[in-house]
Amino acid sequence: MAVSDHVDLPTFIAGVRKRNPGQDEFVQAVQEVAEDIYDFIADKEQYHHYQILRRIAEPDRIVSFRVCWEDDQHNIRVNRGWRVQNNNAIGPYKGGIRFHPSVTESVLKFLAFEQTFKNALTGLPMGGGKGGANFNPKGKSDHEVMRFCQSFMTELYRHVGADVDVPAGDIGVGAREIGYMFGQYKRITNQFTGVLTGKGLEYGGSLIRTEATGYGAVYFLANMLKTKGEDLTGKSAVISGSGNVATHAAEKIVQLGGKVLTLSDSQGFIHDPDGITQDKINWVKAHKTKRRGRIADYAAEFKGATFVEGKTPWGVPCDVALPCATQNELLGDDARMLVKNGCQAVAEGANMPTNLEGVHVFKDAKILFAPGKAANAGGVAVSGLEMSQNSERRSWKEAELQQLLLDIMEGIHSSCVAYGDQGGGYIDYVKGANIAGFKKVADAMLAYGVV
Ligand SMILES: NC(=O)C1=CN([C@@H]2O[C@H](COP(=O)(O)OP(=O)(O)OC[C@H]3O[C@@H](n4cnc5c(N)ncnc54)[C@H](O)[C@@H]3O)[C@@H](O)[C@H]2O)C=CC1
Ligand SMILES: O=C(O)CCC(=O)C(=O)O
Repeated sequence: MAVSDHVDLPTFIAGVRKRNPGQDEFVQAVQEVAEDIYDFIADKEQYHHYQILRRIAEPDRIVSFRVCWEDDQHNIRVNRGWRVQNNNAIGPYKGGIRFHPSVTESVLKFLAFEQTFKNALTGLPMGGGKGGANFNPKGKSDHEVMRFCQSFMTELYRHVGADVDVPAGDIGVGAREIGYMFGQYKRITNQFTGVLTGKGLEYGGSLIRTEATGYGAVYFLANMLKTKGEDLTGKSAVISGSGNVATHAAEKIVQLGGKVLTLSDSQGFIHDPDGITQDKINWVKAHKTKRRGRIADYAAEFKGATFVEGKTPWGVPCDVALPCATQNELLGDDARMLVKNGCQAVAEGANMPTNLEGVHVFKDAKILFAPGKAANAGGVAVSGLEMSQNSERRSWKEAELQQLLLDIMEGIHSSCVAYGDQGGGYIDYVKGANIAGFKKVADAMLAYGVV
């Protein structure tokens, strides 16, 4: 037996921490998964012998590169870009690109690790990857963003491809940035292939990709509520973020009869006790994606709403909560406050928005709690469908895609129940998602032997 076989959980985590110094987000993500996987593999010798968890927690490769560009004042600017290719056991690497000043290798490694399990849960053949740069698109002109994206792709193009690694959007990367990057890839390679998803409909994008993450998260939430004989009608919802995921989650909550009370950005949150209606959501979408403004402006635009500076919205009493902004935005005390105020269900639209302490609070309280890798998988699922459409050189109809999204989210919910049912009516969705995602990737890795 190899020396490192069967180390206990604390020793395993200590090893991850030692091998990844200063990478707290990555260690956090691995720990959350390992806590569940350790129980699951306790009596499964093969997974130990082949060091499956240890191997998934070591990215296949990480590419780091200089991104040099010229701003509108002709200053030369230098940023750092990365692509983390975590695991391609079940399909080409797949996962978004994030442009935000907080991007580090640790953040991208945690995101690529999570993506590996999430993509497996969708049932589609996609491995896990993530990329990005410490570039802040806020306050930049369209031309500056274009020059940055072109420079980023000038390096990235040699590491990606329709059957190799297919990036998409994430924080700070939406339709505009995908367009600039796809155009540059096409120019350099002289190939029109499905190398990115989230593309515009004119050039190979899929219907409902834009809406899919937020809508999918609400479908997952509705599936959880259904296990208690409930639905979203009349339920109040607290949502963080005001970008792609948050606005589409809000839209679907409203469509299903709920009332959305909050949205936020990194400066604070707005509270609208009258409810954030579809018209108001449309205003937020335009404000964020066209005028590129701040959520604080909502309070000046709509009577009765207030802006609370420097705070997150978790203290506002609600029936359901959807953290849809960024990692570690919902901490232990926030979780305790939500539980105390009677929140019944939390669905993570963002990736790892709840810290480990918060996760434990929700688990201990036994409320319905869906981790991001399950709840926000609708986006990458429709990206997978975009890849299929690109391969066929066809565009599927909206009704078909809507149905597929509903089916995929229901399938993920069922997988979580299958592996997370703790008896007595309690489903540990974190455990269910971790085990179901792990098992698929692990079994593919076993089939390949030691590679
Ligand atoms: N776009 C997609 O399809 C998917 C996104 N996600 C995750 O959802 C989350 C949001 O992504 P998108 O909506 O796509 O990005 P986005 O760029 O459209 O919006 C991000 C939102 O988060 C807010 N934000 C960023 N940093 C913040 C901070 N430190 N504190 C508070 N608010 C902050 C921004 O102001 C903005 O409202 C991220 O965690 C992302 O990884 C997950 C699955 C798919
Ligand atoms: O659609 C994709 O490939 C990216 C989605 C993503 O980045 C995520 O699920 O976090």
